[in-house]
Amino acid sequence: MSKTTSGDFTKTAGWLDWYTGPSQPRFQLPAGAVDAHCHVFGPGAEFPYAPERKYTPCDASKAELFALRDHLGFARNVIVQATCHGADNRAMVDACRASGNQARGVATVRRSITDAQLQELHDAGVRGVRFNFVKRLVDFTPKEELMEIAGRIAKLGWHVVIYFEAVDLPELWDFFTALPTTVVVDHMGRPDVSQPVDGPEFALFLQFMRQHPNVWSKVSCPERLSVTGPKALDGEPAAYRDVVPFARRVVEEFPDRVLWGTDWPHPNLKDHMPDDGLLVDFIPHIAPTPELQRKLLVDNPMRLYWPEEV
Ligand SMILES: O=C(O)c1cc(C(=O)O)oc(=O)c1
Repeated sequence: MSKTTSGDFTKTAGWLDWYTGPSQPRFQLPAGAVDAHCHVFGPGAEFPYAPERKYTPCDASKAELFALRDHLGFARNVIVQATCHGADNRAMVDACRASGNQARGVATVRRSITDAQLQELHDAGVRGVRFNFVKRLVDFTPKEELMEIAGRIAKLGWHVVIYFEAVDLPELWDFFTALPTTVVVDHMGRPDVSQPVDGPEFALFLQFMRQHPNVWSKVSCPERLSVTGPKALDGEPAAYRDVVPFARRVVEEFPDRVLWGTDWPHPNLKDHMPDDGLLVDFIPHIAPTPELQRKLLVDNPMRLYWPEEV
């Protein structure tokens, strides 16, 4: 049955709902594993979607996120502000507050935010801001405004999460490398995985990480990056094989600067919705040893989001 969008909202035409009844992963996550990239959507009746949004999703509540966390075997979440909520962080903040210190947040803020409001976000568990350069998701924000925000949040010990397409990295390079904080790249900077892993496009991304020790990467979203699959559906134990060489290269070269997340509820997928249990089974293909798995899923996210517990 199709999922709903509550309140005065209608889902974007062709919207794919998140997968109901995900399988039990075969891969057992290490104790204390963090799902370091996921979202909540609304519910729209309680937390309305932003007027400037580029899509209207089905609702995906905090209760549903926490149920998925428990089912898959994660201990904690990092909830990233989704663009359909603009700079209205209430749904994400509400989820962080309700988590009992088991969730941290990454917010979207405008330069008009006050220091008191930043402190309020911090108290709720927010530890980063997201700068989005994917044109189908957001309108352009001037770089000087973003740099001003980065300077302010640096003082709180927060980091900047950046989302961009691989083809745009050359143009954004100078801005990214001038950021004064830890910088976390969403989804490996969206490589075109039909190109060779040793090709010039991915080489530039690896060089970006190599030259800048403050840059981290989420090795997430194979379901979004894959061209040839196979899909994480119908019990497939080795899904998205075309993405594996890219993610594995990043994990093996930068084991202390990688994060992994489900990306649930997977906004804007066009082809299929993955079974999140099978998505977890992708992890040992890109982080083949227990040590790499522990760094990716526990040590790294804990150092970035719960440093007081490390
Ligand atoms: O590629 C996307 O469509 C996408 C969108 C969002 C968002 O709308 O925030 O977040 C993601 O991580 C990925």
